[in-house]
Amino acid sequence: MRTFELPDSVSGTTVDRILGRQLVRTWETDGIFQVAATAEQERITQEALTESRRFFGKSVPEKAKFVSDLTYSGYIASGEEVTAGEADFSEIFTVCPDVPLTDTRVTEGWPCHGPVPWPDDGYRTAMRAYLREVGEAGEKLLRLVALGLEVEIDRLTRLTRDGWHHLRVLRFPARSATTERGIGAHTDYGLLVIAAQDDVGGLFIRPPVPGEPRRRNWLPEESTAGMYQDDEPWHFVEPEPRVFTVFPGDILQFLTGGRLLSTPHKVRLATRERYTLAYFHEPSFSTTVRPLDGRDDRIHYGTHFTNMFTRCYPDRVTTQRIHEEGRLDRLRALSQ
Ligand SMILES: O=C(O)CCC(=O)C(=O)O
Ligand SMILES: [Fe+2]
Repeated sequence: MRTFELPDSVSGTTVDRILGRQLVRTWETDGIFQVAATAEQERITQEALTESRRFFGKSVPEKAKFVSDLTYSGYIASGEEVTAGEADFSEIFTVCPDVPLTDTRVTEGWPCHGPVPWPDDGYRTAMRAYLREVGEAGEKLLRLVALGLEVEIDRLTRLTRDGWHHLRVLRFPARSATTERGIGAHTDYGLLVIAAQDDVGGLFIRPPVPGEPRRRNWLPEESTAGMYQDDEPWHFVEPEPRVFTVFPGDILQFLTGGRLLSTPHKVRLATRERYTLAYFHEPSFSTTVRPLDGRDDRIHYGTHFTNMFTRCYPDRVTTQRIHEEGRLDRLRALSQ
């Protein structure tokens, strides 16, 4: 696995261009690379993992209080998430943008918008610090990737103003006699997936395979959920201290017409419980994304996000409210 160091800033120097090309080329061959964490990033990551252990250590009824019918932020019990019709055994706290009840997007009934049901101040402070830190890395990476793709340096970061960045704070139980399933094979939805894992291991990714057909997850008839679940090649992502793993999401595949592929990945349970932080660097909810080469096509990011979350959580109160209040019609109007 290749590991890169990010510069303090990305302005388009020759060194930046060379690095950008290396990042793109590494994704094209390996589907993933690592970025070395700074001492400060490492400190903030460990603090977030400590808060995560503290929260997940509570009883399920206690944790289940932190759910909202406005947003997908909050607690997701083991077995609640569904990938390709099968339950995942990860236990999750999702942090989506924390939108106050007074915000017009909430008062106007936009799907997925609302305040985060934070467990407490310590948790909120740690997760916000983590989001800020990986968010900065995400912006640098997008500028480098734009250089590597030979488009304008701000072509990708233009999409992330008021980005719908979100975080999944995950705990995986140790495997049992009945299951090894952590999370089924899937791709994630936006621009970048930036993840930190503890030393237990369990993540597998599928690199690009020349000639292999890949689906376009943003089209309802081409879901990537469950794709190649039991077919090799899958590469184990060996846990390494002080790194973030980084791979492309669906929107980068769309933007580049499939030159960069949204990396399929899955999690197998280990003999010990496992803690990870999966961060998603995204366009803003209301952005309509168009391909870099000018092809006539588009994705409304907020629609893709909402489709994916309603698919993963068919029974959640948030999904029920979206359907009961006709919030998908509201979304259709917004996207036009
Ligand atoms: O736990 C991991 O390593 C990855 C988690 C993941 O794929 C996700 O949260 O979407
Ligand atoms: Fe994922």
